[in-house]
Amino acid sequence: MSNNQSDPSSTRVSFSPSDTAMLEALVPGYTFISRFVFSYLHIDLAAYLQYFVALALFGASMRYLFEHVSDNFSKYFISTAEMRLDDEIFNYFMYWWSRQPQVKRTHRFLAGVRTNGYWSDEDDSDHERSDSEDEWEDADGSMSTESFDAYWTRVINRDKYKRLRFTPSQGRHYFWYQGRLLMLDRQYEKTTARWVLNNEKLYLSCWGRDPSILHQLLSDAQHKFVERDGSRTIIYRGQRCSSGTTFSWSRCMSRPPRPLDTVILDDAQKHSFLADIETYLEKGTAKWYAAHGIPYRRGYLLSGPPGTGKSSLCFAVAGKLGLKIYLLNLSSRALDEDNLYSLFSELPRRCILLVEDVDTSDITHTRGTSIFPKSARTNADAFPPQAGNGSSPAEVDKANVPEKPEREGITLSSLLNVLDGVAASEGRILVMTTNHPEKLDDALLRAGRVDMHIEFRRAVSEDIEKLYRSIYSVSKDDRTHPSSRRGENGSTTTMQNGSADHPNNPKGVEGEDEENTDNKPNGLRGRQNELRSRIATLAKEFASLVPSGEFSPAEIQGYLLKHKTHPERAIKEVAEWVKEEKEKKGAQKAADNKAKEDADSKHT
Ligand SMILES: Nc1ncnc2c1ncn2[C@@H]1O[C@H](COP(=O)(O)OP(=O)(O)OP(=O)(O)O)[C@@H](O)[C@H]1O
Repeated sequence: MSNNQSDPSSTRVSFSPSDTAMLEALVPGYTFISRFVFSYLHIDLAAYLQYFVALALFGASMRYLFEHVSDNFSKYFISTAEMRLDDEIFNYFMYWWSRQPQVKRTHRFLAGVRTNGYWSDEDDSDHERSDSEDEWEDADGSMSTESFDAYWTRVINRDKYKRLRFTPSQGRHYFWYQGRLLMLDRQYEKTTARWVLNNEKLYLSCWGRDPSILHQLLSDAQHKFVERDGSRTIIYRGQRCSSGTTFSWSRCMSRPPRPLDTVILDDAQKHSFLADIETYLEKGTAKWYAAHGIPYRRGYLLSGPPGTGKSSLCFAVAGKLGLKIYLLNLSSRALDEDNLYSLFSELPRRCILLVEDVDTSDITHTRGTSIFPKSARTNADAFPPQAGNGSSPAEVDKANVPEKPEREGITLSSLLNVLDGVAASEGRILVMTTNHPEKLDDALLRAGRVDMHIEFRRAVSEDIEKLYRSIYSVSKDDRTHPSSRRGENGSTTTMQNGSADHPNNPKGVEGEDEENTDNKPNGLRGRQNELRSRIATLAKEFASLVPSGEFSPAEIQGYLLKHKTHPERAIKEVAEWVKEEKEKKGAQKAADNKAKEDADSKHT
């Protein structure tokens, strides 16, 4: 740069072309701006260049200094907890936050109808709201006399308005907790992955190097969140993390526990399944396994036609024992061996890992003769021991396993390793369900991976009777059963279009005190017994009309639900239903056979 003028304000400073090019590179548009300023304001920017440079340098060094000082200050004088979106603690905190009074006062917030934009966890408070408002009781505990129309208008109007949720907006928020000033910083990270909606983090900070107040707050948030769940069964799903590359368990829903006696199955099978799990979870069992050098794991296979109660049993047992369910979909193409390992390693010590319809993942298919002959085994608890050829079962299994994956995703080899390999996780309960046990590879089913097999059946007469009773019986606590409401004049009423043929109306005693009526011949208990015996008689009649072993419990339940307030009509119309269903099944079978024949003839 050359400056041949002594008075910068009066004369133009000239630059060599290389100087101008350099300035243009540093400050794009410099030439244009300087010409513009010179022609309109008669100020030559070049004359002030040294001041601008000095100012820029000063600004940059001040910024650097500030960042350096603030980094060090944060490092030494501020404690911070980081929470990631794909960790459950994020949910704990957001739930806690949404219940704090400061939320109402904050002027920068994210408004939405979900607690956050990523999880699909249902909003339990909406469930609570809907459960309490859907009650068929009035506030004083008496049966509601509200008509269906009035009830439905109220519910529909309420459901139009999703509950508004307010969470802290991006950036910093200051709030008080137990007399201490804390700071929350919500940050979004940019991601290019299509499947990641947002990748956010929360930073919770307090002054000082002692983070105990943060621990306390987070533990408080966890307690509140867990208390809200009560006895509900929590279900997690293995899915891609917010980072988009790894998998982790995300809470996807919670459900009220299903009573075990609502699952209709051979009692011996049901109780041996439950007893086996209880023994496995018993105090001292883990030590016993360790002392005997046996990996502490247990696996179950539930097999049977669709709709026979496999998932229901698993769900009911989880509810009874308060276990969480972890759902794994083996068919996911994005799931690779590393992800599978990390999912298994993240499993808590006591939980049910549920792999539904394990036969639908082609990696589990048999590569040779299956241990299941064409007709599936019946109620076998244990599986045949492996051939004693001197090789360990694992070695025998691996010998047959193809090394190269033929598809994206996991291979059978990696699945076998996570289930039962050296690095496999301990303490979990594996439950696999299938409609086709004969399709599964023997290696997957050997003892150690599957320790008990329960075969579900289509409903036999005894099951059909139980299903009928379970639909029409009203338990002592079941005050919400729509069929048990009583009209204003004391007559039995049903849902809006129902008839009065429901025999089960133990609550037809509005105004009567249960205590006082119990001992009277016509008291509540007397009438309940009478109704129960009537239902039992009808159940027998119903069971005699439905062919044993032909329909799944789900099919029968579906039919009964169509007549849920008309037990007698269910009996009257069942013969017609059976006929129609048989015809439908016959037509379906004929179509399947034809499709198979066509496919065979194309091959040959
Ligand atoms: N044994 C049973 N006892 C009580 N209810 C049953 C039974 N079997 C099926 N149901 C009812 O049928 C529906 C489907 O049951 P479920 O999902 O447990 O069947 P599944 O055997 O797991 O079916 P799939 O093989 O198709 O997954 C549920 O509503 C459940 O209540």
